Amino acid sequence: MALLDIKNLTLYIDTGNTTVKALEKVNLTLNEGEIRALVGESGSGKSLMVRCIIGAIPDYWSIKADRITFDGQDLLNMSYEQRRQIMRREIAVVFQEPTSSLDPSVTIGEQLEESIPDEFIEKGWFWQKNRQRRQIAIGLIHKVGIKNHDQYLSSYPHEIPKDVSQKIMIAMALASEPKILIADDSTRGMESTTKTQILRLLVKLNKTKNLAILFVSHDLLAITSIAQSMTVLYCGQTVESGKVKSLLKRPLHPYTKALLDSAPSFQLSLPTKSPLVALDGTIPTLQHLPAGCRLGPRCPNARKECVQVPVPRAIQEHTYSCHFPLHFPDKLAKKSPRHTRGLTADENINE
Ligand SMILES: Nc1ncnc2c1ncn2[C@@H]1O[C@H](COP(=O)(O)OP(=O)(O)OP(=O)(O)O)[C@@H](O)[C@H]1O
Repeated sequence: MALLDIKNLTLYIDTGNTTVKALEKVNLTLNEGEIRALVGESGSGKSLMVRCIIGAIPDYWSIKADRITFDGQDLLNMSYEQRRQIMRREIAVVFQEPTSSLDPSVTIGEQLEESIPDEFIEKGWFWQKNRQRRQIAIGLIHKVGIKNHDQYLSSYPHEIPKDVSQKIMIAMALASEPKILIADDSTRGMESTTKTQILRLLVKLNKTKNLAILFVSHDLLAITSIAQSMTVLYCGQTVESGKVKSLLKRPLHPYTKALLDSAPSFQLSLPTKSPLVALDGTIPTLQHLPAGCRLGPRCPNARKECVQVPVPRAIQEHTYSCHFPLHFPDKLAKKSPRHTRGLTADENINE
């Protein structure tokens, strides 16, 4: 059973004049101990997905889904208090901008100690409890690779470098010993040495703590260096999902192919100075969403059938949503070839 299982999630947002489907029938699974990347260009809906998972959406937005479960528990229909408990203990998030997530008026040590759940502190006098909190905080800070804890625990957020802030955010996220860590574009804008350190830390936590990680990013190089599987989003729709190796070797959706083709690191055979391939146009805004497959207006393979939303199909562990997938002769693609299968309404798209 998947630790996090999202099936056909649709998010409705009121844009003033009308209500739009900002996410449409999105599927995502995250298994225990897995690192899965959620990838897509800016505006594809990655952060909205994170907000739906953690329940941070305003009352005037609405969600419909066949299921959203964490460890078998139905996140959609549980009480506010139960959901809060899960968010407090089981699912932790590290956001993109560490400095804006930390309180500028409180020292790092105090903030770190505050993030340790009361249940982890043994009964005793208040000074004993304070000492325990400090010891746990020091342990956490060592766990994320910061050795000189004295220097940082007494500092304020503006006094420490950005990479250390990001590690502190990860330490705070680990304080409750969660089962899932969501890293929402947490390496964006970092220079490469710092980025490598954070990526190494995530892999280490995944290996040593069996921590499942949802790595949200559009940095394909970072994704391929740490994730085992990936889900590709375009404009609020899941276009393809599967093992990273399989998607890199044989992308079936034209968007995934375009995404890979646009990254220089994956174009080693390209002669020097030749232009990189990119799709024409830009991702549409929520007010101008095309009908059917939302890649339609930009897709080199689009035909009239693409005004209908494609049904997700699977070849072994690789799923895709496209009427005319790559590597399939046209006739076969249209007729749902024998070696692919449509996914039934209840079926888990498990990689
Ligand atoms: N609070 C909001 N109100 C209305 N529309 C929103 C809101 N937040 C995001 N959107 C819209 O939803 C779409 C998806 O946005 P989202 O931030 O999830 O993209 P993203 O993939 O995370 O992009 P980035 O990589 O730049 O963070 C965009 O068209 C965006 O304009």
